[in-house]
Amino acid sequence: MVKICCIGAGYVGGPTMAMIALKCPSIEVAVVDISVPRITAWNSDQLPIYEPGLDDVVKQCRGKNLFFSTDGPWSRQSCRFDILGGAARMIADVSKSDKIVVEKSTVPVKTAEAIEKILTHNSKGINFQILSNPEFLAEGTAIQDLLHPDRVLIGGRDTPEGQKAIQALKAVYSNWVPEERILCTNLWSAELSKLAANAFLAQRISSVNAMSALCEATGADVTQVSYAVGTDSRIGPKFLNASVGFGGSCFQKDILNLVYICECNGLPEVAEYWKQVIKINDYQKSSFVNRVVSSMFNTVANKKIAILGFAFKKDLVIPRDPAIDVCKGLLGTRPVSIYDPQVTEDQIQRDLTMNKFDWDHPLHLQPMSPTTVKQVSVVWGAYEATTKSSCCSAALSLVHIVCLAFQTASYLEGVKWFLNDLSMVRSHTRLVVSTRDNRNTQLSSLLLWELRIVIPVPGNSFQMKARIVLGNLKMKRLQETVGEDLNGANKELEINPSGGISSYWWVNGNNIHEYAGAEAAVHFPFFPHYFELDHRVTALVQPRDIYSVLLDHPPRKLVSVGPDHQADVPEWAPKGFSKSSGSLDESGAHVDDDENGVKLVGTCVIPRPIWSHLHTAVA
Ligand SMILES: NC(=O)c1ccc[n+]([C@@H]2O[C@H](COP(=O)([O-])OP(=O)(O)OC[C@H]3O[C@@H](n4cnc5c(N)ncnc54)[C@H](O)[C@@H]3O)[C@@H](O)[C@H]2O)c1
Ligand SMILES: O=c1ccn([C@@H]2O[C@H](COP(=O)(O)OP(=O)(O)O[C@H]3O[C@H](CO)[C@@H](O)[C@H](O)[C@H]3O)[C@@H](O)[C@H]2O)c(=O)[nH]1
Repeated sequence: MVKICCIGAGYVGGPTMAMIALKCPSIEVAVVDISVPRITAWNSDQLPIYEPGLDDVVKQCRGKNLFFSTDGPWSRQSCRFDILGGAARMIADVSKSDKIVVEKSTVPVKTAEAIEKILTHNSKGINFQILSNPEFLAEGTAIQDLLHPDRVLIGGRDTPEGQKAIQALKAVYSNWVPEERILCTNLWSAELSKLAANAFLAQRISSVNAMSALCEATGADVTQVSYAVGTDSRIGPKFLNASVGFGGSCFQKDILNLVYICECNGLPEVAEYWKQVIKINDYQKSSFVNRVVSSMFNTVANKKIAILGFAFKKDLVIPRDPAIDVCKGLLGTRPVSIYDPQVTEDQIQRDLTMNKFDWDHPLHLQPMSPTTVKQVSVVWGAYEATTKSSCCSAALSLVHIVCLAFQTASYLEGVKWFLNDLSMVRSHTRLVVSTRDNRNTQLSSLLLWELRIVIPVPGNSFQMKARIVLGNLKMKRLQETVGEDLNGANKELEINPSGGISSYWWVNGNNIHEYAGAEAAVHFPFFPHYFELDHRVTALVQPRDIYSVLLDHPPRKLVSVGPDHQADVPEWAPKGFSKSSGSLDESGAHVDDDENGVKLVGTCVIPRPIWSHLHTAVA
């Protein structure tokens, strides 16, 4: 019987192994992890991650040919080693017969070579074949991506043993993936293809986001531009949605990885090219922060900001960028209330207090008790987020609602609920729509909501009835004034996709009209005479100041590179293993070898270029 053991029951390990178990009933699949809570959750009804369809797949196989466990040699030692090096050593320790070791994580190019080195140094005569089989699933669509992958990539050595190993893994996927979608390459092409795919996807987003800045400056509509561009069959329509910037656990780290590989291979121009994708992403996030502040007439006194939506994508409980960066940007200004129906308070506080990228570390490496960010209150309802403190504060207080992500169905429910109840709000309320991802078809058929706001300006009070249509990310407010100054007049305000109020015109009646398109933008400020320009924010933060620090101070996730940081894998054998005889003295066998383990910590797995060869070539 073929057996597969997967080390790491995370976002990739859990779903991919569950899919293999489902599609290959004759294969026994064990998923192991050092995290007891995570494994406990995998064995319970409350799985540690939420992915549509995952529950069903797990329930069908768990206990039959799919097992989750914490059993492993690591339970006798803390996880002090570099994770991949440690895992490789552990495999060498426990293996009693030939093994195929599959690298599924996204890794720097030539990591497989380093793993191979560790394994062969400690092989006890066992033959190990290393394959690279990067995963391309996206969070939120993991099961569909695993069921119908665009491609499965398998990289291996170009030797008879290497090719045999590739065929063995191919046979597993052939149970449900069409043959022509299984691509076989050499080891390094597979490793690099993963980084390249993510870099290309992120580059498209940065391109359209850069274009959105130009659209704003020129009066073009970025959704129309990206649609027009995407209809070119050579370009294609996917991943062309302008947003507040890409988030998630992979794009940024993988591009930084690519940048770092380029730099260490002496390709600074290429490195600079890919860095630009991240710089534009940072620019996009900080532009949004600036836009929020400037839409408050550059004054933040007596204002409270409510953030609706924190997760980076539909249905996810994971926040990560861009919400974290935007909140951090806004936190510098005012108290912030955050509401997200999916993300817990603990998670939000943890993410806001952690250093950038710490949230990508396994839970056991994250700070245990993050300090609460004092200005942030995490609340259980959109209504509470937007009204609580402002209602009892001064008349000129202003709730500024920042809708970070119109992406989750339940989140939209939250917004709808909030808008229905907004008739209670007695304060100046402004709504800034910031980002959307109109890949979500639900967005194109959004409901019409109505809200009524009473604006209590002495001698000039009036009610505003606003109707909001979110269809294809267009938003409208129909304003019906009943105050003496504006009596009988009806106005329609359009809030453009980037959050600013771009057009303003009079209409006859209360009907909602579909977005008429290219009317000249008047850039009329929203009720300017009702707001005092009390404390102007004179120096708005520049994009680079806030977010690009990571380019100057590489995040912890990066491994040092250069001649001084190369993998120096010490020769290692379990205590009791006699190198001269090549045999294992069972009585003394011991997997715990801290001294050599410590030597592996922080070492780099990317081999440096052989400069002497280069010099010779040049000469
Ligand atoms: N999340 C995604 O959507 C996605 C998609 C494709 C590829 N990837 C890549 O896959 C890799 C894993 O990502 P993930 O999202 O599954 O991460 P994750 O943090 O969800 O899971 C990693 C798991 O490994 C466990 N672990 C850590 N050290 C261990 C050790 N020494 N022994 C046993 N278990 C250990 C952790 O406890 C955790 O449960 C990354 O390289 C990532 O870039 C992720
Ligand atoms: O047109 C678009 C598409 C996406 N995004 C944003 O980009 C980020 C990432 O989205 P997505 O790629 O759907 O999610 P991830 O789960 O990060 O998946 C990416 O990263 C994974 C980890 O490497 C890969 O396996 C996947 O193939 C790759 O899509 C999110 O913040 C989206 O809002 C946009 O701003 N505009």
